[in-house]
Amino acid sequence: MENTKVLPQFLANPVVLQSQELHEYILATSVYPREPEPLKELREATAANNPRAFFGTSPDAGQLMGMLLKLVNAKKTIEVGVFTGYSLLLTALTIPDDGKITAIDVDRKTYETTGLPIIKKAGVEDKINFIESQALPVLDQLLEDAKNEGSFDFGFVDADKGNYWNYHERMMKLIKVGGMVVYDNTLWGGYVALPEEAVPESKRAWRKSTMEFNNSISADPRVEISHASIGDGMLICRRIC
Ligand SMILES: C[S@@+](CC[C@H](N)C(=O)[O-])C[C@H]1O[C@@H](n2cnc3c(N)ncnc32)[C@H](O)[C@@H]1O
Ligand SMILES: O=c1cc(-c2ccc(O)cc2)oc2c(O)c(O)ccc12
Repeated sequence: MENTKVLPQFLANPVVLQSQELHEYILATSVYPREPEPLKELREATAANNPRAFFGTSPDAGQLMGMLLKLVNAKKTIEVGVFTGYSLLLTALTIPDDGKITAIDVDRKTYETTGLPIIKKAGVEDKINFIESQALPVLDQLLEDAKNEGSFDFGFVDADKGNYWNYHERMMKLIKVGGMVVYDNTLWGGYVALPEEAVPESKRAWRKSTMEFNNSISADPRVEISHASIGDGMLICRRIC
C-alpha cells in the first residue's frame, strides 16, 4: 500500500488514535461499561454545562490512571489542573478511605458548580484538599516543609502545558522513589509530530513546549517512562532515584 500522508482525523479532537471510530469502539467496549456511576454523571454534567468539556480527562485515559493508582497503592496524591473534577473524582474513588488528594487549580468555581455536588454525593469529599491558586507557588510552599519531600505516592499534571517542566522539577522532590507522575496532553492532538507550518498559530506555543518537555523527560535519568498514546497522550513517569 502506498505510504500516503493524509491529514489525520485526530486534529479535530484530542484523540491520537488512527480513527475516531476506533476510539469510540474502545470507549463502548472497554471503558463506558466499567466507568463508575459518579464519574459518568460528572462527565455528562460537564458535557451539558461547560463549552470546554473537552478539557476533561478522556475516560479511557482515566481508566488507565485508575489502574496506575492501584498498582502503586496510592494513598497520598497531588493533582495540578482540576477543571470540573473528572480526574479528581476518579482518584478519590480509587484511593483508600484514609487517602488524601492535594488538588490545585486557579479556578474553584468550575469545580464547585459541576464537580463538587457529585463528589459530595459519592461521599469522597473528605479525601480532597482543594487549593485555589496558581500551582507553582503551592508546590514550592509544600517543599518548604521537609516532611512533604518524597511523601506523595502519585501525581497527575493536567494544566498549563508551558509549565510542565517546572512542575516536573517539583514533582521529582515531592513524589517518593517508586511513585508515579502522569502528564496529560503530551501528544497535543498529534501536533507534536507535524511540521510547525501545518499547525494552527494558536497551537504552536504549546506544541513547542510539549515537544521540549517530552525531550527533557526522555533524557531524565530520575524516571522510567512510558509514553502512552491514549486520550491526548499520557506520559507516565516512575521515579527511580
Ligand atoms: C485541562 S483542565 C484539567 C482537566 C481535569 N484534569 C479533568 O479531568 O477534568 C486544565 C485546568 O488547569 C487549570 N490551570 C491552568 N493553569 C493553571 C496554573 N498555572 N495553576 C493551576 N491551575 C491551572 C485550569 O484552570 C483548568 O481547570
Ligand atoms: O485545548 C486544550 C486546552 C487546555 C488548557 C488550556 C488552558 C490552560 O490554562 C490549561 C489547559 O487543556 C486541554 C486539555 O487538557 C485537553 O485534554 C484537551 C484540550 C485542551
